[in-house]
Amino acid sequence: MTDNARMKTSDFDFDRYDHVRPIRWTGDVLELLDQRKLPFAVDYARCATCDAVAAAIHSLTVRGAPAIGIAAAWGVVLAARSLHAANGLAALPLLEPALQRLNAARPTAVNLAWALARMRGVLAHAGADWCEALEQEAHAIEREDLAANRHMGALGAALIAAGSGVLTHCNTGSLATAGFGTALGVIRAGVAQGAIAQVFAGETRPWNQGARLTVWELQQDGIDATLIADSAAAHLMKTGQVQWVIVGADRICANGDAANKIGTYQLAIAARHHGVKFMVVAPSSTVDMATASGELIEIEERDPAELLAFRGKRVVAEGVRAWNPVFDVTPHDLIDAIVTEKGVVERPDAQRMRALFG
Ligand SMILES: CSC[C@H]1O[C@H](OP(=O)(O)O)[C@H](O)[C@@H]1O
Repeated sequence: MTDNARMKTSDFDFDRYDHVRPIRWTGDVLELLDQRKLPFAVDYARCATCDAVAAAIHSLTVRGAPAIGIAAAWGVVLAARSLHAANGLAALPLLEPALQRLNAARPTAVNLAWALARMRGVLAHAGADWCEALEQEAHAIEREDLAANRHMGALGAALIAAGSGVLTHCNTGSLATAGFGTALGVIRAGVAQGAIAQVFAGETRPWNQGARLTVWELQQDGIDATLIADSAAAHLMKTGQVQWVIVGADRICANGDAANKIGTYQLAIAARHHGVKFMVVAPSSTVDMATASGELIEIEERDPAELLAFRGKRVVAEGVRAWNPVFDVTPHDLIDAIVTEKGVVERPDAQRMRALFG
């Protein structure tokens, strides 16, 4: 039994787990923990403009579907303040181009468009205090996400039998959200309640969110975790050491298909083959009922250099080409449970998704 067995629910102090805050609103600028530098440097980038926030989202300074939405909401606040200072109430119609530049920063995580729609909703009913109203909405989006994560932690952990081993992919923790995490929130709750005895994390090539972020986050919490190569996942499942694969999502469709970090789909195939259960954990801001199924999701492709070099040093012969899609889609029939703050959809399909999300 690993060290995790010693953690008890009574040890479970949310604030203790929420010490990592990737997003800080100072009242004037947005400070973003530069996740490109973790785990060896904790350094915040200061964004004083909306376009600086858009650039930070595109460059993965801030990343993780919910965190992207929250950062974009603060980007709208920065744009509004700048335009209001120069144009007063006449600034309102000038805001839309800024929102479109934020929306263009990354295509796959629906949380970005969802957060911008929330901010547009405020503008649609704006009065003279519209700048203040936008700031309140950004605070509300952040507060709601943290509450959702804590609730999902409990809902997901309740599905896991005592003494289970779990495997997670990418980073879905405090770094990817307003705090506590989605899939990593379930793992935090599951360890604290003694349901989870062993945690494995996949490195998550090529950006290494698992190797650089997830195991670092868990280490800060004193949660014992074992890093594996992505290519070791099926072999790990074959050894019988894991009973659940628990992952996040960037967009969940009306039929339950889920887009997530590249490599998730093959984990689901291997899990089904080895009788390992597969859980997707995401707030309802990640559910996109307007997209019928996974083949309609735009999959972000990033610079092949992310595959051809490591920390700026080329690791592949010159002239070699690379293809770098950074998300894939897991079909709903390979998913055993989708956990959201609104409830759990077991064996998701279009009918069961409609029953919860309308
Ligand atoms: C709760 S984070 C959801 C999701 O976002 C990550 O992608 P990225 O690191 O590229 O922003 C990953 O797919 C996580 O599962």
